[in-house]
Amino acid sequence: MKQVENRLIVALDVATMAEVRQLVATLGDTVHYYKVGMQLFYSTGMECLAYLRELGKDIFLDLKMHDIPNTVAQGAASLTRLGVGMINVHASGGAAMMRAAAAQVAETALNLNIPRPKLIAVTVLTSMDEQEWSLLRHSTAIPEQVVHLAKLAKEAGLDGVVASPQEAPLIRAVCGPDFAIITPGVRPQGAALNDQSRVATPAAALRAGAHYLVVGRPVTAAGEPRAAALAILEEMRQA
Ligand SMILES: O=C(O)c1cc(=O)[nH]c(=O)n1[C@@H]1O[C@H](COP(=O)(O)O)[C@@H](O)[C@H]1O
Repeated sequence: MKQVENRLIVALDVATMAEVRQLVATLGDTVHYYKVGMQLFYSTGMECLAYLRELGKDIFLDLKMHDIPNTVAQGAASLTRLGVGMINVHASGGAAMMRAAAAQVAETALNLNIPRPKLIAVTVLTSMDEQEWSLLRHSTAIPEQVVHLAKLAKEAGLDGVVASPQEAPLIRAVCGPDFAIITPGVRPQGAALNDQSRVATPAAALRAGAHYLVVGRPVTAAGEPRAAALAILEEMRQA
């Protein structure tokens, strides 16, 4: 199992390179793995990837693709060419879409002779609670749907899923020890929930079987981001 430092992914949900530079400099060697999502990538594009790569940081490019199979597969091929460590799609885009994406990622990496990025499926967003879920008129409860989507993702050849820590034990039981479970919705005791619903503490997320913890605002919006990250890492170590 990897060291805890390699299992904490900090979400760089900011809009400018100035904010990125300041946060990454403040966090220094404490954080090895960063998530670049829509807010940052749509505003800074390749510049933020180049910056993080130059510093030797691992990158999860979180663009949550969701479209017809060919469009997502070609999008995934384009993201593979960027040389990041992890990319993702929405599992609700369907099994055919996920299979097409997995095939394109593998083929593109092979042709370019570069490492294949981990291809991950988002199951049910961690912001979703039962009330909001019921408005979508699914006939299954959230945990069952998460496990179902995780099974579909595994069968389609994906490397893992994004889910809440609350569903991690169920996914682990069904998908086995090698299927990656990435959990946002991580909140240290007493931290603001913001828009997250299905949450757990860093220690609980690890004990539940998460491989990677995605943490944004509890670190990036903290008065002292480095101290906040160190406290989370210490809690992970204890767990
Ligand atoms: O795919 C994701 O990373 C993701 C999936 C999910 O279900 N929930 C979720 O919060 N995320 C991302 O994880 C990060 C969580 O950030 P904080 O709520 O600030 O810790 C954000 O960048 C979200 O976009």
